[in-house]
Amino acid sequence: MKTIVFVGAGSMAEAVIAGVLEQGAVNPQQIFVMNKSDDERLAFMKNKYGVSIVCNEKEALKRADLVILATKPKDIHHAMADISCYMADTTAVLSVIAGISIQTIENGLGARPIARSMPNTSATIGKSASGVAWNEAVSVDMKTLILDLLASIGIVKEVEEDELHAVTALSGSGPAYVYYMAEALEEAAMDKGLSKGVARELIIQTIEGAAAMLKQTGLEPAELRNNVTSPGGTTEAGLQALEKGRFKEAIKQCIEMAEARSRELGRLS
Ligand SMILES: NC(=O)C1=CN([C@@H]2O[C@H](COP(=O)(O)OP(=O)(O)OC[C@H]3O[C@@H](n4cnc5c(N)ncnc54)[C@H](O)[C@@H]3O)[C@@H](O)[C@H]2O)C=CC1
Ligand SMILES: O=C(O)[C@@H]1CCC=N1
Repeated sequence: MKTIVFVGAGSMAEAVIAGVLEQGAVNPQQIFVMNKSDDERLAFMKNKYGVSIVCNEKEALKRADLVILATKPKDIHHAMADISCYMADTTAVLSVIAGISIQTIENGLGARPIARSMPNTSATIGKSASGVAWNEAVSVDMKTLILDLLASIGIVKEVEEDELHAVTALSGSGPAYVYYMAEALEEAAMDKGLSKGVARELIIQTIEGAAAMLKQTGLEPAELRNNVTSPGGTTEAGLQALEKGRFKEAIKQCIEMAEARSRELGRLS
């Protein structure tokens, strides 16, 4: 039975823990969590998920098969300095931290098997869209374990390490863009007199239905859009407003900025 230690017990660690436990990929006895100083947070994780709190860092890290790094990028150097002396040379590392390179982790924790991934918060319900890259030290068995772990919280794509910046911009941050659109749709619907509850349900189903159409029909997004758009109809009128607001340009700029920020986080750390 593999032992997994989470370094960082924030929202992303929780999303991954909730997802892997929900899917039965690992059991709570395999999971240990530690953070910087927030004992209340660790107690919450213990009570909610049945995972163990790391009381003795030395013991927990020495026995770990996999250490999952889940701090903010700015905290990773301190975290690595705290844990590196306790980790066995063979212990593998999986990072979920935006921007931080495998090389930076090697510098902090020594040459060892290292995977760098980018999940998203939909991991909580087994619907993450994750990317992952590795160094050459990751064994076939460890790759299988990590891929199984990531697959248990959603879909996972193996990519080149450099592409993880784009993955971060697209699907790491992506849920926030969709929630932002949902906020805007809801506000607009309420301006038009719909109740919040009715608007919310219609929006959720519309997003879910459109996503399922993309998945199940395999048609291009533009074709599906055209199928909705009757000449001279309502959709055309609505889309004209989006074009006038330079919607596509705004989305492209959004990905551009997020990708650039991911690279910057790597440089700043
Ligand atoms: N929130 C999201 O949607 C996603 C976040 N990520 C990445 O996950 C990472 C964590 O993000 P969140 O969970 O949102 O942050 P958070 O702030 O909720 O959690 C960070 C955790 O790290 C702990 N920590 C800080 N310094 C530490 C140290 N020296 N030793 C041990 N623990 C330490 C904190 O106590 C806290 O529990 C970030 O690097 C982010 O880039 C990745 C994908 C999606
Ligand atoms: O905003 C962030 O930096 C993190 C990485 C991807 C999603 N949240």
